[in-house]
Amino acid sequence: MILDDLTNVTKARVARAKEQQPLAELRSHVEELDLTTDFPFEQALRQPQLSFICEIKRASPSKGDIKTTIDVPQLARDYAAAGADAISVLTEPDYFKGSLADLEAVTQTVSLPVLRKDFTVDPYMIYAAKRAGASAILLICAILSDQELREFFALADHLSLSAIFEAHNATEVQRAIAAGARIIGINNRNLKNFTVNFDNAKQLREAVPADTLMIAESGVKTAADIKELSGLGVDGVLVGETMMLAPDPKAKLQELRDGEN
Ligand SMILES: O=C(O)c1ccccc1NCC(=O)[C@H](O)[C@H](O)COP(=O)(O)O
Repeated sequence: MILDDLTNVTKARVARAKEQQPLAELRSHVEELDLTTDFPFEQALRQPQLSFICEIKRASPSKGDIKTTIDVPQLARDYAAAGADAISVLTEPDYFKGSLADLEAVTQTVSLPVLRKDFTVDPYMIYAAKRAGASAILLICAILSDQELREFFALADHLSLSAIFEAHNATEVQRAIAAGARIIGINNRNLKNFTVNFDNAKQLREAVPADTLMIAESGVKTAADIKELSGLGVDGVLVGETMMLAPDPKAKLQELRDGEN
């Protein structure tokens, strides 16, 4: 399955990164940063209206190349001007053609909270996210043990990073809750066959406690999609390909927002 491949290539990449810069060295740089923030990513989700997390994603396993030649700082400015509440950056290089440099380009250009969207399999990646200026990381329940979920979340918290626990089914939602999740992302993309079905978010809505922030991920294309998802009472939506391919991000985001009303 694709998640196994992504996990394996990511572990190998982290091992190579540690040869270039050992964990102790990276950690000491990070510990010099101001680690007290007010979790701006969570704040962006805690507002009465639906929050939009616009994603920078050059390519993906399901779609292949989406838009590989992009001016990342300009796109970040476009998303900010369009009214995005947060930005997600795919940093995985092998399947998504992303990088930490993309993430840094965003955090250095706009003041919006930024999610490092990657296949977190090692604490090293959490330190690297913090050093690059991220406000949040992704913890995918399907690739992490219960102990890893708890340990990685504790580290993220220590570094003042929010964590999105990504779940695809009720068991994963329960595991996220047991690990203390404050944000749960329901991915509507089936990672075995890449089909997208909002029924996933619908069926799991009740399983997510009212005091836990919930994000619906993947497959958002139209105002009608937003109407359907906002009707579930989700706090935020993560929109990738649609925003990447929009000739006018501001007009597209407005069109989507209109679906909420
Ligand atoms: O997008 C994929 O093909 C994919 C495949 C395997 C694991 C993760 C994948 N995508 C990561 C994401 O979660 C999406 O980029 C994100 O939810 C936005 O999705 P979309 O709006 O459909 O681009």
